[in-house]
Amino acid sequence: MNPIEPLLTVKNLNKSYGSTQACNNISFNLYPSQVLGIVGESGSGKSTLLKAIAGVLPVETGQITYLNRQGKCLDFQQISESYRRQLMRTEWGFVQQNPRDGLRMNITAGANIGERLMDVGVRNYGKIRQEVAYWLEQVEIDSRWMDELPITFSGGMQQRLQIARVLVTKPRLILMDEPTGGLDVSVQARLLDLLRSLVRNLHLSVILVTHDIGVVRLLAHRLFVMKNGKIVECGLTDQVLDDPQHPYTQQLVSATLIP
Ligand SMILES: Nc1ncnc2c1ncn2[C@@H]1O[C@H](COP(=O)(O)OP(=O)(O)OP(=O)(O)O)[C@@H](O)[C@H]1O
Repeated sequence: MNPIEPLLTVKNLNKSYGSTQACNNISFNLYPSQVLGIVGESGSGKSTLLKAIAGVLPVETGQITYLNRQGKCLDFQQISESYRRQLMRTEWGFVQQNPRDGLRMNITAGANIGERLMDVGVRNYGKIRQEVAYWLEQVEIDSRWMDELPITFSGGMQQRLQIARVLVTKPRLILMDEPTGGLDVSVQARLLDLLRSLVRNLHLSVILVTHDIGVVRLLAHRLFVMKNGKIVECGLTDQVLDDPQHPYTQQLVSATLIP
């Protein structure tokens, strides 16, 4: 039997801004259906790492390889920009912290989801409406909102709409940057429950960046702790959080225990 191959491999990734080394020699594998949480204080390099993986930021050195739907291993430094963009529309998804960055606010909720389907070649209007209604239902938005502008939605609804927009093309890998940041605590809890069931039911592979230990405890199978651009601790989420070895992780965990 062949061992399971990683979906994504990051090797010795480095990224600096001037003299600030935001990502310092980062290496890891992400396996299919796995949720990898990345935690760390503000400025530890989490968002830079996510953007570098997504190809939004150029990296200085290092290698990112991805096993595509056809089972081909792609070196991200070698693929064309247009193919990278195509992958981002089809096999990958990016859920931004601020849903306004991930949505188009001047077109309807239905069009926000539908245009992603059109991007991948779906042309039948009836089929698009049907898919839009399905994905709105998946993220607990009543389909009567389909023809409304997202600007009229609450923050929690906008975030759920962004998630529906990402999921409609059935991506295999989702990058999430603080998906529950900026939301009220009760809205956060509902969104987390929703994300947890979507991740399980759709067997998604996810890289989840957050500063919130509660979020990773609920969603992530594995956890990295970042400090000053480096991974200082990694392991199974419960193991890392229940028995932190690095003083920085101990500090992060104990800070969340203070009521
Ligand atoms: N565009 C930029 N230009 C210069 N320095 C930057 C830029 N973006 C990030 N940095 C610096 O790189 C380091 C890592 O920042 P990054 O945003 O990746 O951290 P983070 O852990 O995601 O923080 P946050 O949780 O606040 O988003 C920080 O020292 C930050 O000041």
